[in-house]
Amino acid sequence: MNLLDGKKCAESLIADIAKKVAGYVDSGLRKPHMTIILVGKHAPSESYVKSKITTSTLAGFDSNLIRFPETVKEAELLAKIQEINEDQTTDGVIVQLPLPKHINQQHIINAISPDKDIDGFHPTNFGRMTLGQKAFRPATAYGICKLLQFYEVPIKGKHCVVIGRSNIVGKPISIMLSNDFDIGNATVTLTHIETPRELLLDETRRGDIVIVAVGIPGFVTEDMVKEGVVLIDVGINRLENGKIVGDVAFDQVAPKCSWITPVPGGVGRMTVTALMINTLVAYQNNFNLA
Ligand SMILES: Nc1nc(=O)c2c([nH]1)NC[C@@H]1CN(c3ccc(C(=O)N[C@@H](CCC(=O)O)C(=O)O)cc3)C=[N+]21
Repeated sequence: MNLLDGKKCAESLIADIAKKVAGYVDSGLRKPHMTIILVGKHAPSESYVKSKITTSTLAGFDSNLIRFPETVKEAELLAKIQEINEDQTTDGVIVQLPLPKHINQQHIINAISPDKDIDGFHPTNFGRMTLGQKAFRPATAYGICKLLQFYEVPIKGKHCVVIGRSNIVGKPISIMLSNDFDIGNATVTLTHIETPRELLLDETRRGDIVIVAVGIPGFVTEDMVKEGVVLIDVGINRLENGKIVGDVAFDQVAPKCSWITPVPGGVGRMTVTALMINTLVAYQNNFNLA
């Protein structure tokens, strides 16, 4: 069993970014700048945002955090996004999800300029990603690809089984791995909540690579995967005792895996890293730097 160490990979990729940024700053340019919008007080979001800000500093970026109360009106958020879209001193914007129920998430995402959409959630970027055009790719899916690449895990020709069809993870990673460019060329099965249990098991038991993003602790058990599987655990579940676990029963499943991601220290770290890669690209686009 080998660990797909998201912390180690992240540190290496962030160091590469920091080196490039230092070069740009030496040549007289301003630093890349990331803006985060956070609505309300949601404990996990506070922790994710902290992680993004800390990492952006390590990458050599400037950042600012804009907070709104839980009761903010959709129109106020839209106005702020418009202002950021037009602000030449910021390269990328993240509206931390989830948003309160009274706000239409899609309205907010659609309002972000595709050029500043470092989350890769805007329909323009999602469409471009799907079609194989230049695009900001959804950060978690992109981070998983970067992690597999870093450890030189073969993807081409493999059977990949994705569990969960969310717009932010399951759907984009399925598309990216099945595409005929980048890291793709896998054969992908996308399973979800309506997949009958027997069919799910048939698929996961023969999958070379299994990616799980369902948000249920212990969802993937030892009997569900084959010997030598590559297992990517996207889950982040907070137990009552405060411990963070993924969607995989790690202790029983890990011995069967050729590669497995830990939680924490796996995909979560790579999500943040992918956001930094996207921010750097947004900045390079702004200044016409190759
Ligand atoms: N607009 C938007 N963009 C996002 O990228 C976004 C979002 N909304 N909403 C929630 C998810 C989740 N997410 C994570 C960020 C950091 C860690 C992370 O740093 N995890 C560490 C530590 C986890 C901890 O200790 O809390 C780890 O897994 O090792 C994980 C997950 C970004 N998301």
